[in-house]
Amino acid sequence: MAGDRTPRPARHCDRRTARGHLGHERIASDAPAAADGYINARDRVVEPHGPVRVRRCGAIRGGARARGDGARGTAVRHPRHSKGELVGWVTIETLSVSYGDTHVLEDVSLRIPRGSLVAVLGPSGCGKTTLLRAVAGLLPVTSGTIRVGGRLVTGPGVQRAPEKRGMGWVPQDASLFPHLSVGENIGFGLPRTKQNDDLYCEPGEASGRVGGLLAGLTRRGRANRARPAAGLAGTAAHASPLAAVPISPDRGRQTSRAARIIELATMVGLTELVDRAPSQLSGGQAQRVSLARALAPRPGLMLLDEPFAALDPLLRSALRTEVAALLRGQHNTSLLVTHDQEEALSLADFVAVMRGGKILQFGTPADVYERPVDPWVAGFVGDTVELDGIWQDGRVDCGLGSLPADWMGAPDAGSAPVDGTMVRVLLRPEWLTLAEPSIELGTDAATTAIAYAGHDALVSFTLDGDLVVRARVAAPDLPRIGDRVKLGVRQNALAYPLDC
Ligand SMILES: Nc1ncnc2c1ncn2[C@@H]1O[C@H](COP(=O)(O)OP(=O)(O)OP(=O)(O)O)[C@@H](O)[C@H]1O
Repeated sequence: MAGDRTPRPARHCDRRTARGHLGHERIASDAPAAADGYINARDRVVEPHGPVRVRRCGAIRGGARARGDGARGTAVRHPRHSKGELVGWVTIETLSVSYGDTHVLEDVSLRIPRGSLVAVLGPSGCGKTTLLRAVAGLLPVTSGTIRVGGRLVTGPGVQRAPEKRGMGWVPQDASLFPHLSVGENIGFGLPRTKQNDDLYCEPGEASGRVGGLLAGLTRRGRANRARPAAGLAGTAAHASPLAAVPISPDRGRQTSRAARIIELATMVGLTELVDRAPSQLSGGQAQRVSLARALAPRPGLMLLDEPFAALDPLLRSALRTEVAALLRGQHNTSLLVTHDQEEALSLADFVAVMRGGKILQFGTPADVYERPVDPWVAGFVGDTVELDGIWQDGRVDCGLGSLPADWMGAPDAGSAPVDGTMVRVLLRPEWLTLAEPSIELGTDAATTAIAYAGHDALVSFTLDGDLVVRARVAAPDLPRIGDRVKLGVRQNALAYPLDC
């Protein structure tokens, strides 16, 4: 009999920060047109968004849709084709990417509905960043297509330049221009007019005047500040080129460039810091600037490459919630890469679980957590209790008794197995319940270990035959070591083929 398994995704390592910089240098040479951030207006993608309300506050401001609406599917309904497939604003079809002889992505297909946040979740080295870079147009692909808003940006004979894809990029390490102020970093991707570089205008829009709060961002205001050493200019190569891609603002809006910078700074809670140098920011503040810089040109797709991974756990948790709310409030379509299952499950509308260059499962957070396609996905997205069992007429006989079960074999492999077939039984630790030992129903167990986590604990119980299972128990209900209990199961077990 198998015991319980609680595999954890590999934690992040320092390699990424260093690789991020190398990546940007490579990106910069791939995308020379993005180096100064300005391209022709005709190359811009018009992505209609509603006006952004400016509020003065200390934290990132998001929209009305609170966390959970999207991810739990209660408020946001994404359109589907008649066959039930999601309608993708970004559609990736059978994408393959290789580095020389190394195949990294194999037949990856993904639909990202408009206005949704999709998380790509997978262990280190599975190809998450490669997928993001391919979508951004920073890598040649071996085969497959990528469409954004119905337009082919990658495909046979087509490789639209990164700066013409209308995408914003938020890297893991912020990658701010060290010689530019916070405000100038935010406005880096916003075009300037010839007459007045403080104005962010579409052709035909009238220019305006700026003053007050915005004065520090005017040409004169900047001239009054100390200029950076000339040698630092080259560090522009470290900033994300996509962050510098100017995309069209809403036509008809006469938004000064400086006003847009203040709007973004306010949105990310940094109004007071627009004149600061990046070196004077905390890690969380730098990431907010990076986010604002990527959002400034109103990209049609935001690409976020583990943007919270370098932050401490408390800040990471707070900032990611704020960022997700902000992206939703702006109705951004976003693709977030992460190896952190909690981040993916708590932020995303949809999660794509990736392993070895393939997407194993795509679904809502609840789908991938409660109905994982195989035990590996189950273990990657959360703690599991795994047992051997025997299938018996819609139930499994296992160490926890006879449990009602759902057959999780591949859909094309036919219906449930014949009675008597050996299966792998899978449960989540929080599906187990505890009761007094005198209760008739349930399985006798002895409490043998407690891994305390404050709000709850993973408690190990030994069953007859020395089988050990772990249950998640709320802190007020914790037994003591040695206590005997009756274990029950509150929802259907999942049964997988042995070779799954
Ligand atoms: N430029 C490159 N040349 C050759 N191999 C590469 C290159 N970049 C990445 N790889 C390899 O491709 C595979 C996927 O890398 P990728 O960075 O996409 O993974 P990842 O899932 O983002 O990992 P991590 O979470 O550690 O960043 C890895 O095995 C990596 O070593």
